[in-house]
This record gives sequence, C-alpha cells and structure tokens, in this order.
Amino acid sequence: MRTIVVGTRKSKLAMTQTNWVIDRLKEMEPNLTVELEKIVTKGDKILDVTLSKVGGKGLFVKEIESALLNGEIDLAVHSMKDLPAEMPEGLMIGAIPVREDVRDCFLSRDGSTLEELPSGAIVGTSSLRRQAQILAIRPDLRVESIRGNIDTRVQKMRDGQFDAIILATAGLNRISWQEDIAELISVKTMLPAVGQGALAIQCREGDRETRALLVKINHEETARAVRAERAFLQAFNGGCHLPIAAYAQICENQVHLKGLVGDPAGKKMIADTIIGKNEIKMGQELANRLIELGADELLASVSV
Ligand SMILES: NCc1[nH]cc(CCC(=O)O)c1CC(=O)O
Repeated sequence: MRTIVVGTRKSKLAMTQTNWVIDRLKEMEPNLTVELEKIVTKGDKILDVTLSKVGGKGLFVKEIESALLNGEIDLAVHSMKDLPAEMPEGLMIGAIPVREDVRDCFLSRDGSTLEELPSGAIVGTSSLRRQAQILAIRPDLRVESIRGNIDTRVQKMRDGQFDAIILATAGLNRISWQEDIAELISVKTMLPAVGQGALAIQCREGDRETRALLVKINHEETARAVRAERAFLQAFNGGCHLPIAAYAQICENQVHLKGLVGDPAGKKMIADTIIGKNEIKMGQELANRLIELGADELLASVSV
C-alpha cells in the first residue's frame, strides 16, 4: 500500500484527533505508512472576533478540502461539529469512528457547579446554543464571548477573565485535560451540538484505496446517530453558530432523536423528540415539527 498523506490543523486538539485516527488505522493495517501535512485554516487565524459574528460556515475546513481535491493530502480528520453539511463535489465522509463523550462540561475557577455559581458570575462561551441553554436555567449569570483553542480558553478562565467556561467534554478527554472540570452537564440540561464528540474522516470519492481503509474504522451506530442529527440541522440551513442542538441515540435498531431550537437570551425554547427507523427521515421530520412550532421565527432573529 502507498503512503497515505494525512492533513491536519495544527491545534493541540486537531493533532490529537488526527493521531488517534492514525493509531486506529494502524491497528487495522499494521504496515500502513502515513505522512502528516499541517494546514492553517481561516478559522485558526481569526482569534479576536466571535465566530458567530464572522458567520461563515466551515471556517476550519475550506483549505483542507482544497488540499484533498488537489491531491496534496489523501485524508483529513475533522470534528464532525465543525464540518458543514454541503461538501464539495468529489469529496465524501469515508468514516465516522466511535463517538467520544457527547456532553458539554462546566469548568470553573473555584470548582463551583453550574448550580452553585454565584449570581452575576461571568461564563465564557461563544456558542449561542450553550448561551441559550445556560441562560434558560440560570438567567442571573452573565454570558460573555470567548475565543481560542481549548487550552487558550482554559487559560483565560484561570487568569480570571471568566468565572467559568463551557466546553465539549470530548475535546478535553481527547487532550487529557480534565483537571478544571467541575461538572459534566447532563444532555437533559444542555443538549449538545449536532455531531459533538464525533469525528468525520474526509477523503476523495474516487480514492478507492483510502476508502477501503477507512471503512474499517467506521462505527455504524455513531454514523447513524450523526446522520439523524445532521439531517435535522440541514433542514434549518444552519451551522454551529445558531442556537440549535440535537442528540440521537440508537436503541434496538431505532433512532431516538431529540432536537432543540432556542433564542440566545434563553427565554424561548422549542424542543421535541422523535423515534423511528430511517435516520434521515427522522431528522427532517423533527425539524418540520419544530418549524410548525415556530422555530424559523425564533432563528430569524438570530441569523446573519
Ligand atoms: N467549536 C470548536 C470545537 N470543535 C470541536 C470541539 C470539541 C470536540 C467535539 O465537540 O467533538 C470544539 C471545542 C468545544 O466546543 O469545546
């Protein structure tokens, strides 16, 4: 087999995720040889503007997709959460490996949980989804935007710029940085982002060798759940910059999908659950139900 060139962003999380995937591939194919190609994306360069203001979908993936298309690299590992629904012609998701912890987690300077944090405390997040759900249960807290990689955000909290921050547990687990976690927030309290905790491995549609390798680390249960969540999100034409959340689990071959649309102030929340066999249909149908309940109007006030 030829040497596979793997593209990756340079952040600690991206590198760790990519190396994790390479390890899984080598378990399946011990003689595999890989070469790492580091790529800087637009999203990596924007550090002081909130992503929701920049508004662009796929800030972290465009350069990587170009490198795949022009043959510079053969595969790329993305956080599923950051991968837009629309994919350029000629590319595909070759594998979705087993999902990490899907929950958000609460980190605080003094170890307080979300419930214990004093009134008026400053919580750092630039996710409108997290903001909406946190203000729904703690309207007395102040939410302020925070940017940077995971390690940068934790450092900003330690420095005292924030009393607490919310991050994806999956990211912290992957980089083995659990010390500041005060609480894993249940999915009942904080519904995760579509695809949170899952990885997407992207490759060229025409690259049969890479595709044959990737199917070996695909986890069909995770793939089905993520397909349901993404079908739901796609119906809103939205990305991770909108206050939309969804989480699917597979139970006795059926998909159980919960979806939620909120307003950034946490005052209104529309949520519902659907159960069925066909994950794409379930995602679309759940979105239609929420739209009937007024989700589009709620999002119209947010969309840029
Ligand atoms: N939006 C940035 C991003 N993309 C993926 C992760 C963490 C890993 C994951 O959710 O799979 C994070 C950081 C965070 O939200 O805390």
